[in-house]
Amino acid sequence: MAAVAVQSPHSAAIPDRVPDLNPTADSQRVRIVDLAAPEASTAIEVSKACLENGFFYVRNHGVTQKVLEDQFEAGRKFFQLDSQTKMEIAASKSKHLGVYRGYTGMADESLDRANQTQGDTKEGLYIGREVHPDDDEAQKPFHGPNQWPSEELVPGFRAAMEAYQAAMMRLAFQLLRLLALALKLPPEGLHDGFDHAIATLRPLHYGPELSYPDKGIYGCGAHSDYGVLTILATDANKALQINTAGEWVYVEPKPDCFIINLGDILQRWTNDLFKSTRHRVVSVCGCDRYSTAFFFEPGFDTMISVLPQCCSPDRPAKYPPIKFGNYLTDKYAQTHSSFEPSPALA
Ligand SMILES: O=C(O)CCC(=O)C(=O)O
Ligand SMILES: [Fe+2]
Repeated sequence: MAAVAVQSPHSAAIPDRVPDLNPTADSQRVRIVDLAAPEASTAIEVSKACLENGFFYVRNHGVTQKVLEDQFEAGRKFFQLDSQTKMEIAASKSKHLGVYRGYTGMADESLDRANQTQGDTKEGLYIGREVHPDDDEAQKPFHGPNQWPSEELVPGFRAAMEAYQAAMMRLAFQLLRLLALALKLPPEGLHDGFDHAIATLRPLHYGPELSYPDKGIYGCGAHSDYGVLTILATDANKALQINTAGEWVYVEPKPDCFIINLGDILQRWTNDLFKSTRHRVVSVCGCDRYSTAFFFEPGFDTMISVLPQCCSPDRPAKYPPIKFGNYLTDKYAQTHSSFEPSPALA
């Protein structure tokens, strides 16, 4: 993660009163996994992290600084556009195609409706795997073309995002191997349902509004992610917290590392052995913050049945098989005010 290079110019402006001083100030409970180490030992570290809280950093991940920074730079330029221009590619406008790609405005999303008094103080852009509208695959919900800002408005935006997306795909498959090894499966033992992975890139911009957990105001409300794993890059502003051992603790940005976390479908797949941990964004810098999440998920038609390796007579399968696409649709509908299931799912 390019902690220094992508720091917001306003980040030095720490307000006098910061909300929520309480959470443990460091992230000692989050392991650092060195991807340059031999795969067998790396898999052991990954397995410990997955059993503990499902969050870990990865170092020596192979994504170049240029690819990472170009992506952040492109995202910043996009979010600087005025709201009306951004709304021209609103995610809600892609619904008729059965996809949900494009811009979501400030407060569109409330990831923790029970505890939030207003929507997340963030805006974002959903970018999925590009599928041509004439392609058979485009008939499936969540599959289709992206909505891009025009090249005149944000030169190089699409190229920067596609280069980053490709780098994320490579890293995600490397992590999938490690997860398989961590489960004592062959290295490609989890790959089957991922030929048509739903892989979504989401640059995010948090406004300078401070979060007040006691008033239900958050950068991003507490939630767990939906898929198998998330690869997160953030700028240097500390804001992400995870709930581990009953406490909210910061996962601090670390230079040269991505933050990885496991999602709900992996927890379900592993019969609750691997943890999908709730996390939230508490904005305390009073400045703009940028992060980019990459959500790596199985294919739409992939059936997720609890892995036999995670069951025993004492620990029978807790969940029936489920088609991933149906599960994902439900999750979006619960958290996005502008999302409606496509006709294909209604
Ligand atoms: O911005 C962050 O640090 C976290 C974002 C996040 O958790 C999400 O988009 O799912
Ligand atoms: Fe998340």
